[in-house]
Amino acid sequence: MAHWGYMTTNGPSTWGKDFPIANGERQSPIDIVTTAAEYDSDVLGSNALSTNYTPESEVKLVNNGHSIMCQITKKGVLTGGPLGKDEYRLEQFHLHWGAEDNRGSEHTVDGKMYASELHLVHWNASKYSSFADAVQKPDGLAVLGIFITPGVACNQFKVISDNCGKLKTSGAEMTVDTTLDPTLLLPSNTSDYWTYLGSLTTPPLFESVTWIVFKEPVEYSKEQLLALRNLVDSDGNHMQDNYRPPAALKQRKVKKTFT
Ligand SMILES: CC[C@H](CNC(=O)c1ccc(S(N)(=O)=O)cc1)c1ccc2[nH]ccc2c1
Ligand SMILES: [Zn+2]
Repeated sequence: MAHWGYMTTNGPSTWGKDFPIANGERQSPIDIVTTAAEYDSDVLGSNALSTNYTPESEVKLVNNGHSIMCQITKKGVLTGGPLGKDEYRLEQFHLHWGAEDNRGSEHTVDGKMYASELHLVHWNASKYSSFADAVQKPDGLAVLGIFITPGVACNQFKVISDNCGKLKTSGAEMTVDTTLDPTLLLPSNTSDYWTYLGSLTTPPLFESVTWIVFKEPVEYSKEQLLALRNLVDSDGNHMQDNYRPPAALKQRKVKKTFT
């Protein structure tokens, strides 16, 4: 099996061959049609979404061939909102981006694509014993989606963007001796978001993700975005346009926490 990727020969339009769930009922990403999203006060009212992350004392970065990923070692928890009382543990975060600022996010908002999208990946530690155990369960994972737009530099992201040059090739790993607080990667407004039931956006495309996509984008500088585009993927090409285009909404409703 030719390894999946984002080129014409192995990109999203070919994934259905090896991963038939690509045409499933709850695939991600989606285009968020803001007027069709349903305001759901109890998602907001009863228990607001809450994060309780412990800052990483060192930063473990991996170029996994299709993104740059930061492996989390501390016990960070996400709960509330659509997750109810279940506690989801932060496992890793990674990004998707374009070759240019006009594209790169996976979710779109009324057809608008952002320059990049940051994903904080969590697994349901209230119900399952590990990420690997949770990754195929319908309520196994929760991913926070944060839109990235060009602007001022994001200080907390510097530890990643400043080290992309040392993670050029696929499989490269490094540990940076500095702290990182995942809370500081979130937008200032974490009350306003869309949420829906979806999937992993890369093979194996498991339909196990409760998506929470924040309305407010976060700014990264041009240099920080350029650093991502200089990474090299598992085929030795520049790692760019590593985003899956929106999948069909099918019988799903998107909920929103704001009017
Ligand atoms: C099953 C897939 C998984 C590797 N992939 C992921 O973890 C992953 C996570 C988030 C997203 S996104 N873009 O939707 O946020 C996409 C993929 C994976 C692969 C091999 C494994 N062996 C043991 C556990 C395990 C997990
Ligand atoms: Zn992702």
